[in-house]
Amino acid sequence: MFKSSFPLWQPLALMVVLLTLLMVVLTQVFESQLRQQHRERLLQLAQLGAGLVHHAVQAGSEPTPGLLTRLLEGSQARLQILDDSGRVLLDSRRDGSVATQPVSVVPPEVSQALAGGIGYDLRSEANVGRVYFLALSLPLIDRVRVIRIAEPEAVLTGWLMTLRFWALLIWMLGLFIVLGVWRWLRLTLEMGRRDAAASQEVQVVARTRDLAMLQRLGSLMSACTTVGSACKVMEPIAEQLLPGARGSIALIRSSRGLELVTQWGGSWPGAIRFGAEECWALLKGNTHLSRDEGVEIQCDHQTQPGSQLCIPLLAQGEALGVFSLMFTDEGQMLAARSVAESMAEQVGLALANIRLRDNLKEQAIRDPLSGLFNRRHMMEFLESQLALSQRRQEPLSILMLDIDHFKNFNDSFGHDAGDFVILRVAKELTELVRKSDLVCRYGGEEMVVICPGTDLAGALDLANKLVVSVAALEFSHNGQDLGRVTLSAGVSCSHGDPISMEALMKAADEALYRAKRCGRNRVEAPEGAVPPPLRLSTPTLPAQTKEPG
Ligand SMILES: Nc1nc2c(ncn2[C@@H]2O[C@H](COP(=O)(O)OP(=O)(O)OP(=O)(O)O)[C@@H](O)[C@H]2O)c(=O)[nH]1
Repeated sequence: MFKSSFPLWQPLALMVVLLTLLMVVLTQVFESQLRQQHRERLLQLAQLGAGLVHHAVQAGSEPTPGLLTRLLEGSQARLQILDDSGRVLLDSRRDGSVATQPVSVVPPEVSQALAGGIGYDLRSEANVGRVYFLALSLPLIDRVRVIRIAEPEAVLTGWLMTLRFWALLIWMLGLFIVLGVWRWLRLTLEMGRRDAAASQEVQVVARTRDLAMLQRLGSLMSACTTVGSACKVMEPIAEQLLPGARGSIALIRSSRGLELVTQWGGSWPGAIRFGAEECWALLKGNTHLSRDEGVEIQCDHQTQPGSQLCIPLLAQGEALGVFSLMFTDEGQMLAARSVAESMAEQVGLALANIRLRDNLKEQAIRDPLSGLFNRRHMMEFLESQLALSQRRQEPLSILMLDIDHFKNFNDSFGHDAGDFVILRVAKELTELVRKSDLVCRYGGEEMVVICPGTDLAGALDLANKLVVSVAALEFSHNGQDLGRVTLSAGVSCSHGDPISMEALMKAADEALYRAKRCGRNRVEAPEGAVPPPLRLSTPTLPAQTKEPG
């Protein structure tokens, strides 16, 4: 249940108090105005009365009661004309003169008028209640007259009641409006809060779902052993996490720059291959938005205009590639940024793991000096290939190659130069054999090539090609001319017959031994094998090995 945290009753109470105060003040102002008007009206009546007296005196007579009655028509006031001793000479309520008896007590308003021209008083009168009195002195040539007006306060009270009634009505109307506004405000705020809570809940649900998917992506990717499987895992999750976006991943391929390894959400509107300098994310080392804070800077590998987001795939600070997304509008791109960055982080970590695993695997099976496969891997490979060739009844050949007089070479030029020669010969062998062949360093200056699917004739051909090619190489290291080296090669072959790995190796080793014995720089097959061994016409060592300069 939604509970308001905002104390809405406080502004309501404040508004009611303010409204009440306003009404009280306004009523007071209007009341004082009414009283003022009432007094002015009585004063006007008194002045009119004074005018009547004045005219009558000028005409040598006194005003008649009839005149006074006409003057007071429509009002409840009573008008009296008094002499300076307070005796009533004329009264609008009485017909004819009334001034018979002298007055014992002069009313206060009359005393005030005689003293200062005008006087007021408010007092209770028998049978009438509170009466308002106003007296005005009228000095004539030989005497003074006082015009006195009396009016029951009930007249004014009636007006005040009417005023208070209207004030109360307006106050109640105001209160009704205030309550209405308060209720409307409360409902609006509650609705706003409910909407905010609902949209927050939707966001939390979406975020939780995204986090769960990112976690799932992370755990699946950590189990991937190849870039291909990592891409397969990522594509469906990317389509769910970043709906409506087209995406791609390009990885850095050492010398060739970057190459697209996967794309999703439709065909990628960007280059398949590009240089690292064409991507702002790789240049900056962090996320790049094609349009950021109103500034449009597009990556060069982007071939179509649009809202593109590029995030470098980093592992231990090293860039592995770039994760790119293309959106139909900028708002979508900005909203997807944080999820895309989390995804790129997971992908970068997974790719770094795959690379690390590949490196470790490579290190375990490679010889560190020559980069060739090591002896252990060679034996495993030979074992599996031999079993396969026997099952398929296919040939398999082994070439055992040894650099001639390598001890002399080392002695003459040093071990560094010897290492260099081993490395260069390894490269030459690797370049000349088929992709299905395996070149290994068997030990020291001895190398083995395993050729699945190659018969003896083919193996001899290949061995000859290798021996001739190496003999043609001219070595120079650290500015020193090293001359040339030659190889001796022994070849053995299985034609699918049940020969053991050791026997095959031994046969190649014996053939190599024979090649050494027969003068080196040559290829020998096992004894009795056809075709016969070849004698090569390339120069022999160490006669052609140059002495260190
Ligand atoms: N520089 C260098 N020399 C090596 C390496 N492995 C083995 N050698 C050297 O290769 C030489 C092999 O000598 P030997 O087995 O007598 O053979 P060889 O001198 O080549 O003579 P033949 O094989 O009979 O032609 C030794 O002096 C080893 O020290 C290596 O990794 N680097």
